[in-house]
Amino acid sequence: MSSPVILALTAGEPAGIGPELCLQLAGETRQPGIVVIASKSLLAARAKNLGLAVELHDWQPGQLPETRAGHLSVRHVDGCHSETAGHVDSANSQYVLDTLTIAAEGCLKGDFDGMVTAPVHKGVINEAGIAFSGHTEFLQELCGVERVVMMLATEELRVALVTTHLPLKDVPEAITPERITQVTRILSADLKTFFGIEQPRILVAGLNPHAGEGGHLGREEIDVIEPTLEKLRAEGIELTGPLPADTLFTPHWLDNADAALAMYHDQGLPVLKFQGFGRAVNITLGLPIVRTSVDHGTALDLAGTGKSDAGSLHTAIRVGEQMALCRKAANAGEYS
Ligand SMILES: NC(=O)c1ccc[n+]([C@@H]2O[C@H](COP(=O)([O-])OP(=O)(O)OC[C@H]3O[C@@H](n4cnc5c(N)ncnc54)[C@H](O)[C@@H]3O)[C@@H](O)[C@H]2O)c1
Ligand SMILES: N[C@H](C(=O)O)[C@H](O)COP(=O)(O)O
Repeated sequence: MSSPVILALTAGEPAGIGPELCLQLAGETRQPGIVVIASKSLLAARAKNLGLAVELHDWQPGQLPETRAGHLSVRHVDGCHSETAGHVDSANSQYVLDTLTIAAEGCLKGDFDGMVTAPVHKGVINEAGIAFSGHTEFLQELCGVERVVMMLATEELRVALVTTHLPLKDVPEAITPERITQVTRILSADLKTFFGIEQPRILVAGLNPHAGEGGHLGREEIDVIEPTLEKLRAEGIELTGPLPADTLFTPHWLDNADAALAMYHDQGLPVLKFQGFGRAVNITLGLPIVRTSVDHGTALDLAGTGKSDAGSLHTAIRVGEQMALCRKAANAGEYS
């Protein structure tokens, strides 16, 4: 029998809902094994505030994590200076990044089969003087890979992005043949590896209104996107587009596709979140490790109330486990 999957779960921004979502998991027995990467005293304080009876156990590499209801394995991380729900403190920023580094390095070393992330607050990390645009870019750099892909998914819809956390004014310049090529190849390959889709069918959005209206509303489709898609089709990747983004997300196209590729964050993610906010997963494709995340942010307005919904965290864990099993199977095949 293969060894059980162990996922690292980073608790995210201390003032946000991440710590309590981690504690909520301990309410019932769970599969796979979860190790929360966080300050133990932060978790204990939040559990006390919420009246949750959770016994926290120190975890060491090589140990099987607790799966019993009422128990949670924790890899303690120092440096959490303030623990008040709803009030961010930039002094916690290095601690937050340390939790990500510990989880990712644990995955690279084989202590964990994947990592799941609760939300961080990008603004407060930057206020500490640390340039940070998101987990996606942070993990890309930490893992030393040239390109990764952000994809959010529900049971019904997958939306991947050519560009991620960029100011809108910088997007057109970032839509290059090289970036489109790298992103599309990663998306197509990982849909095969992790989602069992033999020949992924990908819809590609244009950048401009009406996909440029034949060049009258912008030329990126004619000059950059279409010629790049043509080369990728010659590699055997099944691509439709560039399509006007406003009608791409309709059943006419989506019913015969496996994923949509949007050119920028707010072209694709509002559609996905309108369709499935609270039960979607955010996946980083193209990494040497498995990483999934919740679809929501720190929800400072809800932190400490115990009213946050753990639906997306459950999806992130379930998809993270499936991806970890696919990777284990692929590795076993490679070396057998
Ligand atoms: N994975 C991540 O790390 C991640 C993802 C998105 C946003 N963020 C960060 O979160 C911060 C706040 O972002 P925002 O306000 O745009 O989005 P948000 O998702 O935190 O909040 C949007 C709304 O959804 C509600 N909400 C969010 N999660 C919920 C849950 N689990 N249960 C019930 N209601 C929930 C909030 O109360 C709020 O009303 C920003 O700094 C942003 O960068 C982080
Ligand atoms: N773009 C994501 C979303 O809207 O859900 C979110 O900001 C998280 O991104 P990272 O996983 O890169 O932190």
